[in-house]
Amino acid sequence: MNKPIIQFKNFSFKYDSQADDTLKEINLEIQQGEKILIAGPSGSGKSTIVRCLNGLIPNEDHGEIKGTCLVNGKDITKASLFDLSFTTSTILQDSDSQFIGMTVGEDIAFSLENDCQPRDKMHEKVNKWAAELKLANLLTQSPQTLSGGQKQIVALAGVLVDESPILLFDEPLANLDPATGLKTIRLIDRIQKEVNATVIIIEHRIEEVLAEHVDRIVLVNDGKIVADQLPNDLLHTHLLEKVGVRSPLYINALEKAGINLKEVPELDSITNLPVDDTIKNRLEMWEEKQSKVDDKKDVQPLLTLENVGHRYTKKQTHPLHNVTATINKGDFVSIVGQNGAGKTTLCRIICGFISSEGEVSFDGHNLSNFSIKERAEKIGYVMQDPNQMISEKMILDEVALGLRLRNVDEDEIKDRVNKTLKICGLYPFRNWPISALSFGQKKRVTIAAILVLEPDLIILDEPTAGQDWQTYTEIMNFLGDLNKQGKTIMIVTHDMHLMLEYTTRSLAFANGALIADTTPIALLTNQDLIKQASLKRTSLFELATHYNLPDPNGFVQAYIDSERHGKVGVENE
Ligand SMILES: Nc1ncnc2c1ncn2[C@@H]1O[C@H](COP(=O)(O)OP(=O)(O)OP(=O)(O)O)[C@@H](O)[C@H]1O
Ligand SMILES: Nc1ncnc2c1ncn2[C@@H]1O[C@H](COP(=O)(O)OP(=O)(O)OP(=O)(O)O)[C@@H](O)[C@H]1O
Repeated sequence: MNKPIIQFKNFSFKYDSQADDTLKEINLEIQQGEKILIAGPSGSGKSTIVRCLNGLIPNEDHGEIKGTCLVNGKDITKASLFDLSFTTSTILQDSDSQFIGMTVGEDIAFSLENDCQPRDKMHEKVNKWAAELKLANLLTQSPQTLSGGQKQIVALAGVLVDESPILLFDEPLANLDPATGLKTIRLIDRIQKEVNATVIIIEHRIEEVLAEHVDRIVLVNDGKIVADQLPNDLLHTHLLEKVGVRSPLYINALEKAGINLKEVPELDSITNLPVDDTIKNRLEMWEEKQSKVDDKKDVQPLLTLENVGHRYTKKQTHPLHNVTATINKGDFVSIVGQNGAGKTTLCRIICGFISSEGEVSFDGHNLSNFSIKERAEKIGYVMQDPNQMISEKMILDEVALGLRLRNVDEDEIKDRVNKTLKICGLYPFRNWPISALSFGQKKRVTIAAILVLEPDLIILDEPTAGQDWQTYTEIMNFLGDLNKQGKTIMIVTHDMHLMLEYTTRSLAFANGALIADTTPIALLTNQDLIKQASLKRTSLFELATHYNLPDPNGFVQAYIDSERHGKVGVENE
């Protein structure tokens, strides 16, 4: 390590539209070549820190600054966005707002064009990164028509191509399928080492980021830095959970089995855990004690798909084809699979937003006879990108909109909206303008706006992407309660733990085809399906394998069952 490339000194920032400071007395030094993970609950100020480093604050987002922030020696209050563009490259959390080019290729080349690089060099670099990130066949497609995960990978290419000394990644994994997420973390690690870049990653998916070495974790809560520690040191505390950030699953499993974390010297990777019989025995004993959850229910069909498919353009090879499946009343289904496999396309078909081959029926009625409004009464859809759903300025009005359109009595609206806002953790913000919310908070507003209508079938496209653990748990428990009351729920997700813990059935997609319709645990025990659908086993499985437990899948199942029972395991101080 040589010299600090980033220095915050007694730094506070207040957005003009806010009454209080969003960042409070930040003191942080980052050395050139360091790799830092910034974690913290939703709305804690993580993206605001990143916006200071890339000059959006104070150049675009105006407000009051106290103290100093130096980026590569430049005071951010004196540097223009252009000045800082040579030092920092950012993947924004909301990759949609980042696209400038008409095609994916133009978009990736944008920063090079800005730096006036010669054309052949530009082509060479774009092609190199497109090949590396498997984007070559998307180069002529418009960025706006990409799937959520494809957009994120294009944004990643745009940052990597630039080769800036500081690389900022604001939730780079949020929309990536599990296998691509892991590859991305490896790629970021490789780039950092190759060019000695300073890398800052903001992520809720801490466990995935820790798959590669991280120098420090900076934990932010309520605008303050509450920890700045080596990952291993931080994982030995309970600080992550205290502020509402999920610690790695395998660590939770060790604790549930009554293992004192203080007696485990290295916790930041499963391979470093001591291979020791006491831990193995504890894990086995704990597994034996868990009782099974019985998911058997009466089966009554609700949504039937027969040979469903869609093609956006004539030239396109089928993004979705020949999907046949029946969703039953009371099902809690996860829709999983590789980026671009057609999951969102399926949701759009069910909601009637796009045409479909084959037939879709709901409760025995052909859905093509229903208007979009009629479908919306039965099927609620929460889109992946909150910005595509929001139409009101104020939070309360956005959540009340659907009820108002249905002429519900204002007193009842107030009750239902407030109840839903509480469940979604938005009640304290109810009178705020939506423009003053963080991305994660905006996403919750769109979930609230659908939940408040209580449709029979609720489809959520990655509802927990970018959410902190506390909100994630609240949202999922709420959906679980709705499901127990008989609502049918379908969730598109890349979160394998969510799939296992909350859903009882999984539809897996790869290359536009439905390749499996089975239980979550059966899906994750089939190596072929895992590979085809770009999935990943959870760290519980790796933990069980590391300790040579006789039935790793049984161990995963026991853990999931114990969480479903809501049992709290043995806790250590
Ligand atoms: N442009 C803005 N104007 C006013 N307030 C804002 C603006 N952007 C963010 N805020 C406020 O600052 C706080 C921190 O937001 P920030 O986006 O930094 O959070 P975050 O930790 O990145 O959250 P998340 O994990 O949900 O993305 C939020 O409470 C939000 O209301
Ligand atoms: N409007 C569109 N025009 C052309 N192609 C599109 C359009 N929307 C989606 N596609 C393409 O259809 C394919 C399936 O996209 P879809 O959004 O359904 O994938 P997905 O499984 O939801 O992916 P992700 O996990 O990344 O969100 C992708 O290759 C995508 O590029």
